[in-house]
Amino acid sequence: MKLRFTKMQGLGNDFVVLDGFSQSLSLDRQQLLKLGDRHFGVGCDQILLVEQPHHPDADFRYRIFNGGDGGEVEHCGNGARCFVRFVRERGLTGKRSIKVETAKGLITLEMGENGLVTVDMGAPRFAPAEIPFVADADTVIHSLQVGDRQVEIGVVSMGNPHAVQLVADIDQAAVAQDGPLIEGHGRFPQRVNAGFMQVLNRGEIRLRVYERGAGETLACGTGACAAVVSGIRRQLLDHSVKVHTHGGELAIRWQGEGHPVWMTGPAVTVFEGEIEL
Ligand SMILES: N[C@@H](CCC[C@H](N)C(=O)O)C(=O)O
Repeated sequence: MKLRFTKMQGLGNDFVVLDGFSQSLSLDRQQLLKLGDRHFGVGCDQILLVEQPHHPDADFRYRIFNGGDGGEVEHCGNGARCFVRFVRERGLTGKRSIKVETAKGLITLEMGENGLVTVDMGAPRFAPAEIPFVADADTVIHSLQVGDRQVEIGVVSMGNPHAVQLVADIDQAAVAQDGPLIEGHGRFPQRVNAGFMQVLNRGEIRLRVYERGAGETLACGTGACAAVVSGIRRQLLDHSVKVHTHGGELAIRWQGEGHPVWMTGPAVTVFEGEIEL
């Protein structure tokens, strides 16, 4: 079976995007893993499927799979921006404001005027059951045993689960060692994306994320939203924050509890191709 794909990236978080309007997309896990494989396939952090919606109010259905393990996930921030650019560049819609059906419900994606893409990422959730996270109480900070240490984390659902910890120096953070321990920690029954945040000042952070099902990526959009929200809840950050990642910068805005998180950043088409699966 031959499949046409578009390779895209948002801050170096890279995607294989598949158009389900012009070809059939019934892929099994082996085929997803091959698409994600950097040696034997195309290679990407996530695979994005653009399909006909089931929901009457949606313009598209958008499904996301992690490239490392082929697991389907609920949300992807950098992917959402690439999705918007993809459907507009292919002429699948002329709308600037696009309603998209995801595994966690409807979201609205908006194309900005300056080439950047702004996305309403939805309202974050914190109740342990909604992450899901095993905890005795619904507090802003939880203590988590990681190896032989206790680490203080904030837990946030952006549709997908995040655990955010503060670090003094992002370049020295134990991302490769602690990332997998946190990702697969028994208190996160659906595993978790592990964020490491250095606060530079009230309007700027540096961030690295060890992603569930993908390992450390150059940037994680939902991770940036979760980190900013967690920093605001800890009263360390203002409502508008610049997030520096290894792949570049994102602008994140959040007005507080009950409000959506807005994310602005780039989305770039790299190349198109065809693969035999
Ligand atoms: N890179 C993404 C997040 C992708 C999903 C994540 N690995 C998960 O399993 O939840 C982003 O930009 O948000």
